[in-house]
Amino acid sequence: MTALWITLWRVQGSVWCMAGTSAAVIALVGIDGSGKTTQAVRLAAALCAAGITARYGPNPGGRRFLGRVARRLGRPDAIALVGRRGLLLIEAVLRWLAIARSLVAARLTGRIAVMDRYTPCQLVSIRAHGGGDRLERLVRAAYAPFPRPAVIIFLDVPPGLAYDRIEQRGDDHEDIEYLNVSHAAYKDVLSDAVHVDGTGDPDTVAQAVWAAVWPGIEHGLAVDAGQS
Ligand SMILES: Cc1cn([C@H]2C[C@H](O)[C@@H](COP(=O)(O)OP(=O)(O)O)O2)c(=O)[nH]c1=O
Repeated sequence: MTALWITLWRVQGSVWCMAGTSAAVIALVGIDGSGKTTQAVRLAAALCAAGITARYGPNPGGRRFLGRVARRLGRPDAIALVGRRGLLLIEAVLRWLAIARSLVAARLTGRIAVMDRYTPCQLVSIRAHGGGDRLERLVRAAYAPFPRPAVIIFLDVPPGLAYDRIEQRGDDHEDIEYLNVSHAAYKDVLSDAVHVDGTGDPDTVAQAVWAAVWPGIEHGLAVDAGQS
């Protein structure tokens, strides 16, 4: 237990160190099935191909994993195991650790962090699952040290299309009502995101993501080279 607290304290220290820096973070957010993972992996690869070292960071909240654990323990789902608020709290902690790990790893290797989900995703999850204002305030405070991304891309996909994609993916399931509420919550939570239409084929969407990201990267490179 002591070792766990020491580890958390060290990670927290590293994240606080990054908060005041211009750590290059690009975040892709959106409802499940919007294409975040597909596009974040592609973006990291495209940046590397352009000679910009980038690191893909998956930032899951562990909901699927906890669902599997619950079923192994004979419960229908994770909520039946730990309760709705308990699950939101566990998810918030797991995602905090995942984001911190991705940021620290990118920082240590001098890479741009391409984040598959970021802090807004946890706020949306709390709203969509009815976690309440107190939990939202707690999560906002706990996630505040994370650096503001250079670009946040909101992959905008109608909930019905996202639902069909999730069903085709076949490794999980989401209710259409949950996707509808999440979609509305993202629009409410995000103030400075670049909205990218995620309904096209993956190549078209990847081009739109690149067009949204590249000007900021070019500007950052020029600043680093002292040309602006
Ligand atoms: C990006 C994209 C994904 N997909 C498929 C791939 C996946 O099986 C599924 C969901 O994509 P995925 O990238 O897993 O979405 P998220 O990380 O947001 O949950 O949809 C399409 O059919 N078309 C697309 O344009």
